[in-house]
Amino acid sequence: MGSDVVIFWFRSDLRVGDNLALAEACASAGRLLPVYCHDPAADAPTRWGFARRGPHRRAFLEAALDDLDAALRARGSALLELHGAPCEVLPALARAVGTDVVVCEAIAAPEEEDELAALRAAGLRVRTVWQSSLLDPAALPFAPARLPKVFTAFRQAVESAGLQPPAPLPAAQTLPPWPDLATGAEAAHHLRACRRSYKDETPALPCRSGGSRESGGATSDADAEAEHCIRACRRSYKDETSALPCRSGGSRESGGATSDADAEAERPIRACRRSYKDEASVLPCRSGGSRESGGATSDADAEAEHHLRACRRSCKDEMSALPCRSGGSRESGGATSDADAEAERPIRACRRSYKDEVSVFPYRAEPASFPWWRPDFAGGEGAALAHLAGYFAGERPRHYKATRNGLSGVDFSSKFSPWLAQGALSPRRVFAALRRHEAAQGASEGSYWLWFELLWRDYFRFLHLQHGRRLYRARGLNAAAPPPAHDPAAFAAWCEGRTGHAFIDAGMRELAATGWLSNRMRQVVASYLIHDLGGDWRAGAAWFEAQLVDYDVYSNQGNWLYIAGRGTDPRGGRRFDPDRQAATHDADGAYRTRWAELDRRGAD
Ligand SMILES: Cc1cc2nc3c(=O)[nH]c(=O)nc-3n(C[C@H](O)[C@H](O)[C@H](O)COP(=O)(O)OP(=O)(O)OC[C@H]3O[C@@H](n4cnc5c(N)ncnc54)[C@H](O)[C@@H]3O)c2cc1C
Repeated sequence: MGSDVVIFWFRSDLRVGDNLALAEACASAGRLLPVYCHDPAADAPTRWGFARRGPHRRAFLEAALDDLDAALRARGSALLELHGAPCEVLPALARAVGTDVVVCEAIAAPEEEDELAALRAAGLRVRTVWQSSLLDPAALPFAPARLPKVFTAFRQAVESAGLQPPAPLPAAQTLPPWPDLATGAEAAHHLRACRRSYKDETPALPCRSGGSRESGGATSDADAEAEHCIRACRRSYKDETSALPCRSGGSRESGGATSDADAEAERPIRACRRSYKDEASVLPCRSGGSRESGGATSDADAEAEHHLRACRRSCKDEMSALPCRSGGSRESGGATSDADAEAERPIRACRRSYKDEVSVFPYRAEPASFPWWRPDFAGGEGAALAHLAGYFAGERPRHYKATRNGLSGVDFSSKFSPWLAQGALSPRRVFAALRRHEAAQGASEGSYWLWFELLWRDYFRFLHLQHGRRLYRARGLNAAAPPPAHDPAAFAAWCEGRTGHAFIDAGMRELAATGWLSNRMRQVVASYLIHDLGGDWRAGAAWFEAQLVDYDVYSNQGNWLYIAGRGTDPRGGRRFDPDRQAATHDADGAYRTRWAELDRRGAD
């Protein structure tokens, strides 16, 4: 196409530092347009009867996008947030800015690869850069196709080869400017296409009055209304300037509202902002103080009550928007009619879970292991780097191996995973900080074990390079395994934390309430679903995907397969005896008591 414009598509790499893909995009771009796509599929219902992404991760993501936008602005750029499937909005945007080049990070999971295939089929030249692992796959002492079946063999091969990760890249001081926005008939045509993509998203957004997917071609009235909503909804995602390429050919320098229409648009904008804020206030601790603040004052109580009402509304709206029947999910295959018939039960369970989440609100003084509603645990590179520095400045790494199996608290493990999962933090930055810590304070068993765990993370990534889609089959890699069974009632009880086993129920309630679960509890509850309840590991993986603030496609799939005995490990599945686990890791019952209390209060 001969243009020097490059679209940089942020995926799970929401950072400016150590972002190899971004650096490569900048190297070839005269003008760079950084974008993020809010794909409605991310919030679509799964075949298991609940929305694919819950409010924890959504709010954590919003914080990361704000942070990323600020970091880009500090470098002379900004983030454009698009609403729609990437295969729809990116081609429309590319036409609007006169390019066909998109650069992004590579993600070796089936849906993410399908996204790229769809973009290429739409005529875009998509360049991908692999960057999410600590180790460079090309530097491994074996081809990815010959990845050892067992983690220990992988680790030993890496260690005996003396393999070290590359040093992290510093963040660029400046970024190429945004492209000029084309005007004229041709551009107007593309801009409309881009707007339509926004409009399609509108029904899922708080200002619902725009068109709907079903409504077909837009009339001019509908277009006008859509435009109204589009502006509002774009801005509700923080900042009107971020949507500018789709704005009548204006430039992002052109500032705020200038016309009557713009002034009129302010009203729904404010409404939308409120809706999103309210949704964010699902969070137990957003407003009424933090767990350090102790008992709420009466002012805080009043504010809390306000937020609680708002958050109930949001949850209700959210649930009422869920068809909960047929949408996509990570694994292949749609719901059977039996599953459809049974769907109501998990839906009810899911609703209750959302209600429980709301009911967490009065528990804001309770400790949470990853209180992502606090500024120091917020999504984004800023909080991630501050956390990284704080973690390695103290004694925690030294004690990591001894404490990592803890169940509650912010300190028992590193808590890097949510930032790693959204890409606000790169594993190479973690590793560099680890080495600096060892240089300053000496290596320890704890510091070694952090490297060990980061290798687990890499292992599941390389497993995807090796096996790809086969990891998503019901039998996984184990052709001899029986097909998994699914009992919707038992599954719903597991999701809700009502299995009757106090330790399991405590874990499941913590997960739904906070979006976090320790590694130990993840293992125990996953094992319980698979080996004690005889449930379908894919349903469990989907529930974790919905709930976990640190959901990561590779680590989630890999760990579930491992526990189910459907991965590469020839030793078969892993059953964790829940009684023994409770006796070992919750000997005084404090963990069970805490979450049982939530259960009692939630039932009131
Ligand atoms: C069923 C199940 C599902 C899981 N789903 C996810 C997921 O969606 N996202 C996710 O990041 N982790 C997942 N894990 C792995 C692990 O539980 C979390 O990475 C860990 O609890 C995060 O806490 P932390 O950052 O404090 O970890 P730490 O114990 O401090 O470990 C440091 C880092 O090492 C990596 N790591 C540690 N344990 C594992 C592991 N078992 N597998 C892969 N990487 C690991 C993580 O990146 C982690 O941040 C899952 C584990 C199980 C058993």
